[in-house]
Amino acid sequence: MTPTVLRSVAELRAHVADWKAAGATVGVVPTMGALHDGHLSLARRARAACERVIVTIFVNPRQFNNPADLEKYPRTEEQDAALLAQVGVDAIFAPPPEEVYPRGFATTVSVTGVSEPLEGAHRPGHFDGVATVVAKLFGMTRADRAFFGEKDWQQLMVVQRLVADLNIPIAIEGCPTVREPDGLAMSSRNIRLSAEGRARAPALCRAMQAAAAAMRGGLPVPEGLAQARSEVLAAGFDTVDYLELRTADLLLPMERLEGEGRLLAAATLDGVRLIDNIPV
Ligand SMILES: Nc1ncnc2c1ncn2[C@@H]1O[C@H](COP(=O)(O)OP(=O)(O)OP(=O)(O)O)[C@@H](O)[C@H]1O
Ligand SMILES: CC(C)(CO)[C@@H](O)C(=O)[O-]
Ligand code: BAL
Repeated sequence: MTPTVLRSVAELRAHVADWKAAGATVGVVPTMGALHDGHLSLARRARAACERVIVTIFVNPRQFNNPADLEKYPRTEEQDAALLAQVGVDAIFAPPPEEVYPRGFATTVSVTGVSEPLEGAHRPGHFDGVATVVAKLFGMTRADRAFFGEKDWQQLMVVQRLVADLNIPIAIEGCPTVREPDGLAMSSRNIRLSAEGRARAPALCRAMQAAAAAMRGGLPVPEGLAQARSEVLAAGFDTVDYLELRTADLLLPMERLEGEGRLLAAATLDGVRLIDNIPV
């Protein structure tokens, strides 16, 4: 089935109104396109859980703190549509920026606390952009359920906070990170790695796995983190923005392993910034 491509909020609303009038449950998968198997796993989850599925493709300018990153962000809409047809999604909502942010747009949704460390500290304004567009996508689609990847763990925590705080009637489902056979977390930005960079990239998740195992075995947390950081740099990464153990839900610093922890990292290789996280 070929998904219907919707460009305007009015068209989207009309489709959703018909579906809801027929009693269908609606799922939404927000993306920025350049789809890979990670995104498709979310679309499949949505397909299995909901009667109608919308995948949104919108490279949201408000969440890019770095103009070069926005400029270079891969855009592959035709290929994306073909992949989504295979999954059998009902509609693709791919609006132009002026449809999402028309003249006079003046609102920012800002989640404090959980959005502040890690990505928030390294990409100023990023989560305001994410929270604003996600709140809008939820309002525009009126979806019953939304599907997000655990690969962007902090984003998932921010979105959960957002819907709880604003009483948005939508269920948020986190879906496991899909990895390449060598362990690298799939990401649209991976295609910007050189062949050599691509070969080195799995060192990030390997160092994280090794540190998690060592800390579970009793190595003090600061030593485990320092060890992982040196391994990542030794593997040829240029910088490590952060590599930290945090509480899984509130993302508070964790000095020792007790309760549910999350090891989260961002590091740059070949000028490409990669992120990853695992439970500890
Ligand atoms: N490897 C993955 N496994 C599971 N979900 C993923 C994966 N990669 C991305 N997602 C999820 O897909 C959704 C859309 O993400 P996005 O379009 O930013 O893709 P991306 O590959 O993360 O790109 P980026 O290069 O911006 O990190 C988010 O909910 C994200 O967490
Ligand atoms: C959720 C999202 C689609 C909002 O633009 C984006 O941050 C992403 O792709 O993860
Ligand atoms: N994957 C989260 C979106 C971003 O990197 O801007």
